[in-house]
Amino acid sequence: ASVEVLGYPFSGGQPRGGVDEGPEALVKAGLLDQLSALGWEVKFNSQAMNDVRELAVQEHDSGIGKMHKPLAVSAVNERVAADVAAIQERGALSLTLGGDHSLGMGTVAGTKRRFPEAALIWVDAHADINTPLTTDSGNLHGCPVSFLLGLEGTDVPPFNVWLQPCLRPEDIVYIGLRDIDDKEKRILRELGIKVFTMHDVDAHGIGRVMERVLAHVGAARPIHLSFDVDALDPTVAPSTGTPVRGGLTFREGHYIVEAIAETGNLVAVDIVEVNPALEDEASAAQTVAIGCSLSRAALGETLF
Ligand SMILES: CN[C@](CCCC[B-](O)(O)O)(CCN1CCCCC1)C(=O)O
Ligand SMILES: [Mn+2]
Ligand SMILES: [Mn+2]
Ligand SMILES: [Mn+2]
Repeated sequence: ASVEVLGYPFSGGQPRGGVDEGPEALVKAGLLDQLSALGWEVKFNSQAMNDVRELAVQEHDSGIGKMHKPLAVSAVNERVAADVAAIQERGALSLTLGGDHSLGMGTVAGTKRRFPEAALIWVDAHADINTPLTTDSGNLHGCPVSFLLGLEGTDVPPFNVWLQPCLRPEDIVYIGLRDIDDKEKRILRELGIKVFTMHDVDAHGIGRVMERVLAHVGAARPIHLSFDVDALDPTVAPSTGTPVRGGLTFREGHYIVEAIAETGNLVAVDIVEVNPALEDEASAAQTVAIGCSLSRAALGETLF
């Protein structure tokens, strides 16, 4: 079985430098060899990595409402969607290394082109479902899900040139939420989106939560997993742009991925928001190592 790895050095969805160094740090930590050691045929698309560095630089990139760097986010994600869809057309699993979570706009759009019935499991401290009208920050890493759903205010150029709404509210399940803006809460409730917050993890335990997640998803659907490392507790994954206390333990995070891998239905994985430049060396290395271990777990590495 083959996995094609995309590394996107992109930080345009949020203001903090360093998250663009995530892909290189993960590769330098030996991720590709680690995946080969699991028996996967591994391809790394270095051309895409270099192309995105250029796509990330757009002239006069401001001033569409409150959105920051809309042209860069759109241009990069248009390319991401094409790359991911092409990988899945080839029958390979796509592993996307970020880079910030605005990349989810492109990865999920790409998966949906090949698997329209795919389910999306979004592991994150945040819902990332702000629209251009509801966002306070203007940071588009807080908005990818609203664009995928086609919510009010997302049908704007240049996004609507390449992105059509492709996600239904019942397609997505969240795990790990603990920092949701009020307007996002309203959207989640109005759309009846399935949410497992940290409160639910505490109440039921991760095993039961995953039973419910996978029951909601159903046993026969392709699964796209989008994992924001800030879903983990900041003591576990410290080097990330928007840390929120009270997150998933190391094992809870890995159990989520292991349970999804066990279904055999995984078609795409995003590992995003690793920012090696934010903390001291040891914390950065720890966060990168967790990005690698989550990736291995997604590709079937088991404890026994
Ligand atoms: C919760 N929404 C935030 C964070 C988005 C995080 C994106 B992710 O990819 O890391 O998950 C935060 C907005 N708050 C910032 C602080 C003041 C209150 C609003 C936003 O900027 O939209
Ligand atoms: Mn996120
Ligand atoms: Mn987050
Ligand atoms: Mn972030």
